Formats: sequence, structure tokens, C-alpha cells
Amino acid sequence: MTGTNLHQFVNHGQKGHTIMIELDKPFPRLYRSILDSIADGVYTVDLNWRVTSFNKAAEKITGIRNEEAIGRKCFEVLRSNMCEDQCILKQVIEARQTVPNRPIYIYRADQKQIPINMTTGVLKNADNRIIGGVMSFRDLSDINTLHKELQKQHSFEDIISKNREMQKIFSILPQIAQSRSTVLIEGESGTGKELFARAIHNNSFHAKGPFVAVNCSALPDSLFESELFGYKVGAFTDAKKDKPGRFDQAQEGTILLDEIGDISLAVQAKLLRVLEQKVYEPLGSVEPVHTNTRVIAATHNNLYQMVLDGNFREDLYYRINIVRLVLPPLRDRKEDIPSLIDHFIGRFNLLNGKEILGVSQEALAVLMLYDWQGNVRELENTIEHAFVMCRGELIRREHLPGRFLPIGKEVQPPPSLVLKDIEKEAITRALERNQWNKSKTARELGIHKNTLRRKIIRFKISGDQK
Ligand SMILES: Nc1ncnc2c1ncn2[C@@H]1O[C@H](COP(=O)(O)OP(=O)(O)OP(=O)(O)O)[C@@H](O)[C@H]1O
Repeated sequence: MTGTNLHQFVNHGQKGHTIMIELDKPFPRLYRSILDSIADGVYTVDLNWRVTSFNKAAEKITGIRNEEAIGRKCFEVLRSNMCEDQCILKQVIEARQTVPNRPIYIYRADQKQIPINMTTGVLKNADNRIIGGVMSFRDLSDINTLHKELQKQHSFEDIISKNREMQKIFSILPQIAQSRSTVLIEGESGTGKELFARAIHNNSFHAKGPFVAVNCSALPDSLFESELFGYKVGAFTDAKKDKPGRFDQAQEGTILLDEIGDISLAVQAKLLRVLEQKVYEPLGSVEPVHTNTRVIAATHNNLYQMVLDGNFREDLYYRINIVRLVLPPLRDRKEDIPSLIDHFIGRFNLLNGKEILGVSQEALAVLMLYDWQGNVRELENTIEHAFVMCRGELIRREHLPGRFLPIGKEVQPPPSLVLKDIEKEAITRALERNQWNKSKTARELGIHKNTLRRKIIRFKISGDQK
């Protein structure tokens, strides 16, 4: 390569690139041809972040032509989620080190956001002086689509679960979504009630309309009516102009009445009228407004028990309980924990530009043995905490919040604990919970009875072992 303007072109594979080039001289045709023959998108920038070369694959992936890219600032061309405050190139130049395989998002020319995998290296001239950077990137859309296809069996939209009860709900969710009936979703806090409500909305005839979530427990009686139904100017002293309510905002869409068990009996009567007659009057108005909003109600209470206790109107209960979904707590579907962890790690990797690969065996063991009173939300927050603490590729026990650290005896797995021990432990506990009834246990674990039998033999689980 001596005698050319491109003094050295080295590709270190996983370690990334070091390209030596003199940017003030014309980019030789030979090397442009080489760059154009590469399947990955490649572009170079100078120290003012101006794009100096942009190969054919980069054009194809981004939808931006070479002539449009050259000379422009790289953040105007790629517009990635990292550009503003975590510019990788800046980090690379400061550390004089290649950053390989960062998953990030960029915007294409047609405004579509796509996931890419970016490797960033420094660009040096013949005197070994840094004169810019080189980025190579790969479109991950197809890989992500394939991955999603595989995950589809255990998910509905963004809801992940291989639990049998949840799978049953997934299978009827499209029908529920397409009906116009009111849906009641019951489950402890953090089990995914709002996620399900959104999935129903997204798959319904109302999908193009808005999705409006109202937290009923946050609304005192005095505000409930004005918040839900709005008011007209002069309805009360401070009503200086008309204000639309949440039902107005949700017209043609879906309204989620979250924590419906927390509303008073007086408010329940008002809500019943809307559900029965599909009309309401804003405060200060006598003109009824017709609503076509789909209503989904959610609660962490046992509404039927509330009816029996006289705290919830029976007629309203039957009105909202046309279709009822009960989401099991996470401690009853621990088989979901590993895939939920993967799901959150994938999401946080993309958001934070990190490349964490997973959790260590010991960390997984404590997460599997934990009780998860806060359900999936608590798991999500735990992984987010670990993300902040983790500097390497693997989340270890020490990265988890304090309650997972070895002070309490109950969460101390033996150091040799491996995945099969966790599985054995989970199966034994499930068998105990179900009085060693194999059909019930298999159902709870979401596996076939024959699979359970095989595992009992393989793990040498016997009734008297504990
Ligand atoms: N099965 C699941 N797969 C993926 N993410 C989930 C799942 N279940 C819950 N989550 C996530 O956990 C968090 C809590 O979920 P969500 O808000 O839907 O729970 P909720 O039951 O409505 O809680 P609350 O009763 O406290 O309002 C959200 O960030 C949601 O995305």
C-alpha cells in the first residue's frame, strides 16, 4: 500500500479498525472500491465530525446518498440515540481505543428508526496522528425480526411469558381485543395489567385512537367527575374555560380505569351510568355527550370480595366483568424470570448503549429464589439498578440491590449452585405446593406431565427428600 494516499488499512476483526489515511488528499478509487465492496456500512469523519467517506452499504442501510452525506456533520447524517450526550466517536478519540459492537438506533432518511451494531475506531495519518474516526455498522433489523419471531411463541407484543396461565391469556387476547366488551384485569401491582390493557388496545378496532390511562386511586371524589367528564366554563368558581375530561380525550380509543377498586360508592354510581348508557354530562352542562370509548378496568383488589363486603356495587361489578383476566404474580411463574431478565437486559443495552450479556449463575440463583412482592416491575427495577452498577459484561450478585446481598440466610445459594440445581429446587417446591400431584405441578410450571416425570427421574427428586 506504500505510495498511495491510504497508507495502511488494517482490519482487526472483533478488535475493530485502525485506518491510516491522508484526508487532505483525494480518496483513491481503489480504496473506494474496496470500501464499496464491504457488506457493512462504513464511513469516516474528520476531527470536526464532518463525513469524509460513505460507502455503498452505508447508503443502502441509511437511505442517504454519498453526495448528501459527504461534508455534513456525522450526527446530522446518522442521528443516533447516542449522538447527543454519549457520542461514541468522542469516547473513542479521547481513549484512543476502538469500541466494538455497540448496539444503537439510528434514523434512516425515511425517518424509520432502525437498530444497528456499530464499531468505532480512530483514523490516523502516516505520522500516527489521529485525524478522525471510522465507523462500521451492520443493520440488525432482520436479526431482530428473526429473534422476535422466535420469541413470539413466548410473548404477545412486549409481554413475555412461557407460563401456562399467561399463554392461555395470550391465545384469547386477539379475540378479546377485537370484541367491544369491557375487560376487567385483576392482578397484583406490577404484574403487567397496564401492559395487557395496551396490548388489547393495540389489537382492537380502537387501535388508531388514543389510549388514556387514569389512576383512579389518585383521584379524590371531588375531582373524579371533572377529571373524567370535564367541565364547562362557569361550572365552578375556577372554571374560566371549558376543559375536556379523560373520556373526551379517549374518544374513538380506549380508557384504562386503573385501580377501579379504590373509587367510592358515590363515584361508582356515576361510572355505572356511563358504562350502561354510554353518555355523560360534563360538569356545568345538561347536554349529554355520547362516548364510544372502549373501557378497560384494572385492579389489584379482589373485586368480588369487595362486592361481598359491600364495598363495591354488584351491578357495576357485573357491568365491567364481561371479560375477566387474572394475571398470576411473578412468584407463581418463576419460570418467566430468566426470559424477563434477558428481555430487560436487551432493552437496557439498547437504551444505554451497553453490551451486558447476562447475569451470573449466582445472581440468577438469588433472583430465582426471591419472592417478588413487587412482581415484574420490581424485577425490571432490579435489573436497571444492576445495569448502573455493572461495569463489565456480566451482572453479578454484588451489582444487585442490597436486599439480594448475602446478609439474610434465606437467599444464600451454595457457591456451586448451577442452573440444574435451580431447576431442581423450583420443581421440588412446586411439587410440595401441589401436594406432589404431578398433573397440577406440570400445569403450574407450564411443562408437559411427561417432561415433569423425566425431570423428576433425572434430578432424583423424591417425596421424602426434604
Ligand atoms: N410479562 C411481562 N413482560 C415484559 N414486561 C413486563 C411484563 N409484565 C410487566 N412488565 C413490565 O413491568 C412494569 C410494570 O407493568 P404494569 O405497569 O403493566 O403493571 P401493573 O400491573 O399495571 O402495575 P400497577 O398495578 O402498579 O399499575 C412495566 O414496565 C411493564 O413493561
